[in-house]
Amino acid sequence: MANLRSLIRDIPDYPKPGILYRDITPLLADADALHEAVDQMAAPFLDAGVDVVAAAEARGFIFGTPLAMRLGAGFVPIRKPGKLPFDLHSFAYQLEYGTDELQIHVDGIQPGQRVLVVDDLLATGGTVEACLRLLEKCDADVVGCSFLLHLEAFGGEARLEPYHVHSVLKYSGDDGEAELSIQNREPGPSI
Ligand SMILES: O=P(O)(O)OC[C@H]1O[C@H](OP(=O)(O)OP(=O)(O)O)[C@H](O)[C@@H]1O
Ligand SMILES: Nc1ncnc2[nH]cnc12
Repeated sequence: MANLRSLIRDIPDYPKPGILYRDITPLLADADALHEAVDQMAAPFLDAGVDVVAAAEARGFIFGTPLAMRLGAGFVPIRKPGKLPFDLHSFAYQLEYGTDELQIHVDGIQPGQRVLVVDDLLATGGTVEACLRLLEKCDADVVGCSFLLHLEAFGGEARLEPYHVHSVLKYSGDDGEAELSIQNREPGPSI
């Protein structure tokens, strides 16, 4: 079995000083590890009757679509403003400096459909909390949230209550590094 943790590369001070960036690209490039990651993200939800996987761009898309296929579900994209062409639900949320916004098509989810939210990483929880608020506007039946990485030091799981949160790899933050979420950055170039 692939050692997933060994394929997460730590990059100190990226994208700015003080941030410890958890780089998933070595794992993505390894065929066995990618397969294993998708299997482990899907495992608790195999019998959950998931109709649709929803995920936010960009890294959420990497795992959202293969998870949907693994679960026999459809895929619905959640995107930044200006990217979806039809009628929209929008949710603006606070970053440390400024705001961000996510959107979903109003007909992306039918009321009562069972939805799994997927992302590569949970830090402050701001991104997936925004996804959950959008799914609530669609009257979705959210079965849970699945992540590859959970940076526990940011307390993001509390923002996702009462939903079921599953993560494959947990980072406790006790490695002594001053870990910061890149969500807590000043607005700047997209990374
Ligand atoms: O729990 P949070 O504090 O919200 O942080 C996690 C989010 O941060 C990253 O996305 P980012 O906004 O950097 O965009 P990207 O997927 O386009 O790289 C990551 O892919 C998660 O979506
Ligand atoms: N420390 C971090 N590494 C990689 N992606 C992130 N998204 C939010 N915080 C992050």
